[in-house]
Amino acid sequence: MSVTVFIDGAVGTTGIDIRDRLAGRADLTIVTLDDDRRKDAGARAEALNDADIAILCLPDDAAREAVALAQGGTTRIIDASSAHRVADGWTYGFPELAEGQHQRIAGARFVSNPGCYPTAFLALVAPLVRAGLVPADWPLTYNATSGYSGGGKAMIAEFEEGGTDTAFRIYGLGLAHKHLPEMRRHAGLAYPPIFAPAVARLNRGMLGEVPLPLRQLPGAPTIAQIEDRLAAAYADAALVSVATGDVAAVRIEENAGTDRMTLRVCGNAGSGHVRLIATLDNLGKGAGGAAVQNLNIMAGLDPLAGLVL
Ligand SMILES: NC(=O)C1=CN([C@@H]2O[C@H](COP(=O)(O)OP(=O)(O)OC[C@H]3O[C@@H](n4cnc5c(N)ncnc54)[C@H](OP(=O)(O)O)[C@@H]3O)[C@@H](O)[C@H]2O)C=CC1
Ligand SMILES: CC(=O)N[C@@H](CCC(=O)OP(=O)(O)O)C(=O)O
Repeated sequence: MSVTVFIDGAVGTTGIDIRDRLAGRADLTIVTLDDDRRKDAGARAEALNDADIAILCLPDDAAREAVALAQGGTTRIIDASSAHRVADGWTYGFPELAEGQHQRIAGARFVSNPGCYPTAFLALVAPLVRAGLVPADWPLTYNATSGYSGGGKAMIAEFEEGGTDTAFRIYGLGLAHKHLPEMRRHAGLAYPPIFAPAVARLNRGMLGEVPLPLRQLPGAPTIAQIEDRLAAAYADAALVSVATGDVAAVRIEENAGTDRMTLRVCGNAGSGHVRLIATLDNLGKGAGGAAVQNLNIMAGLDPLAGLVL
């Protein structure tokens, strides 16, 4: 039996990506609204409540509005926005993050898709905090660079239509980025990390890194212990892997155009300094790929259907 999926916000960056991914899937019936009705609350309420599963590809306020429109019904919702990532009653849509998370997503009505930056941070840090290798109150920093599609239609236009000629810029300089609560909560940290986001002149791709001074950590873990913990955490994950061996450089484009995320532990045994590094596509495992993975899991389908491995 076909599962009816309504994409709310189907002409935005994430919405177009998800619609393209789902086109041609025989196990799904995709519903979108025409341009003249896509912001009409009545038409959206009808489509939302008629669907088995709705995927919200909207700004936060419009996502909250969509949830209110569907509140009395039974439609299951995947929200790609940041509106519900630490909200009560919502399941965090990162199946590889912790044991049992896949099953929780499978049974949930409301699933919040992770942010692109938190996806990399949490993949690197959560298993280490859980294992006690990094204390929950450790003062972490997180440096990450995104492709400009991470800023949606407006930032794509800025970079592609001459609004900026920069190659690379840092931002979030008020140190209050909207992803901080999500990173703190789902990593099990007492405090959010110091987060240094940046955007570069490429459409899609993301590279995030967390530096760690191992000798100052309690128990002074070795590089191998950190790498082994991450490898064990993702041993059964098809989309998340730990690459081993020395590399001279890591490129932000490494996983662009795929739904994979690659983790690395690059370190110097002499100094005990390591850089935990993750690469992904901000629109892949960072958004649309994760949404399709959650949809597959919620609908009881092959979890990897339609994903780019
Ligand atoms: N881009 C990325 O890499 C990622 C994005 N996200 C999140 O996904 C969500 C969508 O982002 P993105 O696709 O980049 O943003 P875009 O700005 O590209 O698209 C948002 C879409 O929502 C539409 N919209 C706005 N208000 C309403 C409304 N009231 N009813 C119906 N449609 C509405 C917009 O319409 P209009 O076209 O008229 O402006 C637009 O088409 C955001 O919450 C974003 O933070 C999450 C992870 C990564
Ligand atoms: C480059 C850029 O601007 N990126 C966006 C985050 C993209 C993302 O993950 O958005 P959501 O949290 O809404 O899912 C930002 O920093 O706000």
